[in-house]
Parts: sequence; C-alpha cells; structure tokens
Amino acid sequence: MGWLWPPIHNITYYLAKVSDHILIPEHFALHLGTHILSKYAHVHKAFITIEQLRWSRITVSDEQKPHPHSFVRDGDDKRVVEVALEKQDGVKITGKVSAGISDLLVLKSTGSAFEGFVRDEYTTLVEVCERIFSTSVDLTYTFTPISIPLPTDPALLDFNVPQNLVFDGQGGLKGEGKGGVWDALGVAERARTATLDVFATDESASVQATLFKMAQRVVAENAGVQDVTYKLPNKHYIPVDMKYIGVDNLTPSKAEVFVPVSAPSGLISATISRK
Ligand SMILES: O=c1[nH]c(=O)c2[nH]c(=O)[nH]c2[nH]1
Repeated sequence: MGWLWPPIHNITYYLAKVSDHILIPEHFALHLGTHILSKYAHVHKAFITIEQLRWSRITVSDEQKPHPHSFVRDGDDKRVVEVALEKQDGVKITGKVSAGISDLLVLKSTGSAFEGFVRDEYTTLVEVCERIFSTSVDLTYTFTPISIPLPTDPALLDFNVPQNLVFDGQGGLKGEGKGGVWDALGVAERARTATLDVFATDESASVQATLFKMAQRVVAENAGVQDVTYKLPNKHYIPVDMKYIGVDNLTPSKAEVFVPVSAPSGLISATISRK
C-alpha cells in the first residue's frame, strides 16, 4: 500500500492562482512552503526550487514600446531560487532563501590574461597576457534567514511581507530592507548587472580575480546577502597556429581566428562571505 500524499502539484497550482506573491519567486516559494508546513502537522521541513526563464516583451520596430501580449526568450540564462523552510516548536517557521543565475553565457575578446601561476614538471599551460575570456556564469547568493509566523486564518493561506517596507516603484525596495529577501527582485537585478558590468569592464588578471570582484560588488550592494558563490567554467578559445603557411595568428595583436576547445578545462569556483 503506497503512502497517500496530498497532491503537491495541485497545491502549487492553487497557490499560483491565489497568492499575491506569484511574481516574486523567492516570496512565492516562502508562501507555498509556509502553507504546506502549517497545513500538515506531520511535515517539518519543505524544500522548494523554482526556475524562471526569460520572457521579455517584444519591442515592435514601428511602435518602439514593449508589446502588451507578445514575448521573446531573450537569453538562455535562468533565475534559480531555492528555499528551505523548517517548523520551529510549532509556533513559527524559519526560511532560508538562496537565489541566483545559471547558464549566463558571456565572452570578451580581450582584456583578459593569465600569468605568473605556479609551474612544476606537470605544467603545460602557456602564460598569456592576452586571451579570449568566456564562461557560463552560475551565481548563487544566500540571504540572512528569516522567521515567518504561522498563518492563523482558517484556510492557512495568510502570508504577509513585513509592513514597514518602502517600495521603489520598480519592484525593488528602498531604505531598510533594501538588499534583503523582501527586496528579492531588486537584489536579482543588481546581481545580474554587477556580474555583467564587472565581466565587461575588468582588466581580468585571472578568472579568479574577476570572480572575486563580482562577488565583492554583490555583497557590497545587498545588505541582506550573507554569501555569494560563483561557478565559472573556463570556455577556451585558442588562436590557430598558421605559421606553416607563413601567417602570424599567434601574436596577441594579430590573433583573429580561434577554435573553441572541448577538451577539459578548469571550473573556477569560490564562495565570498560577509565578515
Ligand atoms: O584564469 C584562469 N584561471 C585558472 O585557474 C586557469 N587554469 C587554466 O588552465 N586556465 C586558467 N585561467
């Protein structure tokens, strides 16, 4: 005899219909988990993952404004949200929220080097003062945990964000609460912008050095973020050696034809935490 479990998908659809928080994945996940933990006495923990794909309004060329009902997938990167909720003494719930980006593919054609690394008898990598830098960004940031009261309404559907928040008119917050979990959209926007700004403008001494600058900026701009993890796989593009036919394609300033390399390459990863 199998275990009879309430249909989680139907609960999720219902909450998607009635929740005021559906447009903010972090808050929707907290609402859904709070409902499940308060409804089922025998359930103590809930883990929810949400992936949000890009759907941007199409700007029709003659109109120059976003179309009301037509959308385009303008990028393969996803917004990923993970929420873990735990019931505490049957009176409140602790919520741990992390969020970020996966599959954000970027490339810069110069402004990247990798020199001065430790060499030994196994080292074959050549030092370069100039190279292509490409990676698929995977970013996760973790918010300070929050405490959520159990709903008291008969349907156990109450879920309220704190009262004292001041919104900035674009889905983000200003003042107290800015950069925290209640400002999830503002944080997501700033984290993506910081990642792309630093990637584009840094004179990169190494993937590690650029990663550190990105993470420092996400921590500095978002007071409620405790730590930031980037995973940056190196996607190498190697200039083709054309010396055999008398063509210089290896001198950095002459390199124009590159091959993408599918051979194993480094996965550079680090977590940067607030002190
Ligand atoms: O910026 C880099 N960091 C590394 O750790 C590494 N390893 C490697 O082979 N190429 C690179 N590039």
